Amino acid sequence: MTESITLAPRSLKAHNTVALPGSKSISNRTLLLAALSDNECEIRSLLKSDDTDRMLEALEKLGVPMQKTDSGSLKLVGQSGKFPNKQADLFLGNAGTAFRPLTGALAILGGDYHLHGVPRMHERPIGDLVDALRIAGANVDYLGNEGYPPLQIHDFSDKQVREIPIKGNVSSQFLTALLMALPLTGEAWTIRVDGDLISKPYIDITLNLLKQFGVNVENHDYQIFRLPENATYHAPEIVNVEGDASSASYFLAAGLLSGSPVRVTGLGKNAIQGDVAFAHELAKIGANVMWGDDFIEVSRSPEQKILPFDLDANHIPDAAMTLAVVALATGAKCSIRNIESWRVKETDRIAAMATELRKVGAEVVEEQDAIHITPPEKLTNGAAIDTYDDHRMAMCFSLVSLLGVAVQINDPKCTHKTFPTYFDVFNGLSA
Ligand SMILES: O=C(O)C1=C[C@@H](OP(=O)(O)O)[C@@H](O)[C@H](O)C1
Ligand SMILES: C=C(OP(=O)(O)O)C(=O)O
Repeated sequence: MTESITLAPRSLKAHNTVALPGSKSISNRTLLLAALSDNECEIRSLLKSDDTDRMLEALEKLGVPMQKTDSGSLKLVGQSGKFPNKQADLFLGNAGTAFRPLTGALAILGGDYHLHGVPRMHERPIGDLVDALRIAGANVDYLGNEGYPPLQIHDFSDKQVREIPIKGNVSSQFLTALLMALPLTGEAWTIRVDGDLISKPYIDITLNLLKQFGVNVENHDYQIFRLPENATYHAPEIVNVEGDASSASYFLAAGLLSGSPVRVTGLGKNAIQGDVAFAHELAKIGANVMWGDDFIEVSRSPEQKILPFDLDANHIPDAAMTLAVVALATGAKCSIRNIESWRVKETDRIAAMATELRKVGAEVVEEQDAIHITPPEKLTNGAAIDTYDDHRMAMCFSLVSLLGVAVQINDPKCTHKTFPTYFDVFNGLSA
């Protein structure tokens, strides 16, 4: 039987502060770049979750030495642009931020590598990345369906091509993978984005980290990227991983929905994660938002209603799921648009969101790339929410308990992908 957790209707303490876990996106990028650097790096506030565990296990199998320090940080010994082990079997779970960037780096370096994941990972596309890597000279075979993991990577045979097209309309992680892998060749490259690029702020995270690791990439309007020749990765002595901005969204939304101030710490006004823009969206619909150097705090004045919205959420695909549940508190139709990528994430998130929002009484219309949500006059009490092995489904729907009704979350342990302690932290906010 599936485990479940029931969340009683609740109000929150007069003030809450939540110390965020580290950013998944920054953690997994930092681990890979540190592993490929020509020096040692201490990583502080690294996320501890399934997705980062998969990256760490892979790097260990590839022969990267690492050690935990007494203070809880991780020291990694960079391998100067290559991996000691030229053969490995790597299980990468459902971690896109491990699977796509490791595919890029291993295909460009060459070797004998088997990359696989959970069944859902084998339904998440990777063809656009493999096509681009093949143009450069990578030898990659599909072991199951064409265009999807699992993959077998072989030796690299340089094709002397230095300009590569990449499609960016399915996942920005393909471009991220190329940006991180191509500097390993020591050659200058031009990457041309073919068509639309989605989820652009994640490319900013990649470029920011590449810069911190010594590689400056020219970005021409997210269409053309130029990588310098003779690039080598050199790690900062210490990297402090920001708190996860997508994980922050549940607590910031809790501040808006409950009215009681909720502060998240570990990131602030200079954050490099695009998902902090979620707080700007909350401000537009009634939140009071305070930005500090190391915190964001959201509250709502008692007389302020939560306003309906119609949003192009392409820039914040993960945090936008939180808005789908916030929509229940707006009293009118809300639309979230330009989110076709939801269909190829941990589950088909448009379909899953529609099904589960209907269980709490909402009227929902699905489009291929959008969702329209009309909240009911009265929410259903005690709805049993299925989570589809999608951490964000579980975390988003916990917020229903702030709207005056109980909610049951099935398989709450799916939050282990990015936030293993989520329900303890969420329950800790209650008055
Ligand atoms: O690069 C990243 O760290 C991520 C990019 C986004 O994916 P897409 O580019 O596939 O939208 C996001 O949804 C994912 O959680 C993390
Ligand atoms: C889409 C997500 O994950 P991944 O990094 O596996 O793509 C997510 O965390 O919402």
